[in-house]
Amino acid sequence: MALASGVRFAARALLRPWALLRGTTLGRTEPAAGGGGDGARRFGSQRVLVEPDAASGVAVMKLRNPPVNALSLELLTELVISLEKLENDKTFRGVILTSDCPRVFCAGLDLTEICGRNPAHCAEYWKAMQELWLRTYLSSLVLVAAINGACPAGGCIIALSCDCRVLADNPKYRIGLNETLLGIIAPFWLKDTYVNTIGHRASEQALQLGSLFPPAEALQVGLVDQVVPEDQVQSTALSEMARWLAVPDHARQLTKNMMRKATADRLLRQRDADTQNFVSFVCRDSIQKSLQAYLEKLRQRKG
Ligand SMILES: CCCCC/C=C\C/C=C\C/C=C/C(=O)SCCNC(=O)CCNC(=O)[C@H](O)C(C)(C)COP(=O)(O)OP(=O)(O)OC[C@H]1O[C@@H](n2cnc3c(N)ncnc32)[C@H](O)[C@@H]1OP(=O)(O)O
Repeated sequence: MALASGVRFAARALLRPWALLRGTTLGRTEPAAGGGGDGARRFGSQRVLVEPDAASGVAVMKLRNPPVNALSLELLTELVISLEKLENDKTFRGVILTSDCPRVFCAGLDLTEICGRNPAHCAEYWKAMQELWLRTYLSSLVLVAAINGACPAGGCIIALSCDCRVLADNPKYRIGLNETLLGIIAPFWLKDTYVNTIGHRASEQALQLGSLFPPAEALQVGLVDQVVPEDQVQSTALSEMARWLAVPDHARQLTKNMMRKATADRLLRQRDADTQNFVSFVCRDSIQKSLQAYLEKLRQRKG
């Protein structure tokens, strides 16, 4: 499914060389764990490990930005590049998105990217977040989220952008858009994605309360599609992938586009305004104070 040329252009303009080169091994391949035949060679970058299996047409894409897969500018950029590489390789039809960090799928925005940062950096950062959402939400590939850890806020939006979600049955692995608890709010396109998944009333309540759902409640509200024992998340994600890949790609892609285009177009039509809204909102003194306090609280938790 071709993204609007504007998005492709934005992606290329965004993917500045330094972001690609800083500590990454983009393009370098290494044998996947356990060897394997042709097409089993890993590739990716420092923060995203891609384990492709050409025989099945399925790749596993692991977030590897310890300790909590916070969405740094580099991680956002590398995720977009890795996804684009798989989309451009017609060998692949599906991607399982999971975490290489223990206990956490993705901790959401890297708050150090917006706390104490200048407006220009916040704008660049938010464009990268928009780009990742557009890439995943509109992807021609089948995306299955194998959620093997905590999945708050920005992590939840990545999972929601996938076609389906499998969550490990661990009460510590909570999922949801908890922005209000940090004193911020989810932008309209996160709200739209939530509403498209769990409905308006459930979203209205969960967004205002900043609800983080434990697995049983996440399943009940429809935020995830399956809850399984932790050691069955990856195998269940593979089985779910097989179910989706049994459908002819073209018909599935056209249907996905029919379901999601209006939501994505709403952001595409006002992408600059959304960026300006984000920057003016997060750069307010009151919001900066709130985010700094939240980060401090996180850091003290270990004390
Ligand atoms: C109208 C205009 C719209 C305006 C829009 C404004 C903003 C955008 C809105 C929405 C988009 C998305 C927003 C977000 O994603 S905000 C971030 C939300 N994330 C969270 O609330 C999660 C916070 N983290 C945790 O709860 C826990 O860390 C964890 C994920 C449950 C893991 O717990 P664990 O005990 O395993 O680890 P620690 O807590 O000890 O953390 C280890 C280490 O990482 C640091 N850290 C954790 N999370 C983040 C983060 N999100 N960003 C940066 N750093 C993070 C933590 O401080 C520790 O650091 P240390 O230095 O102490 O090792």
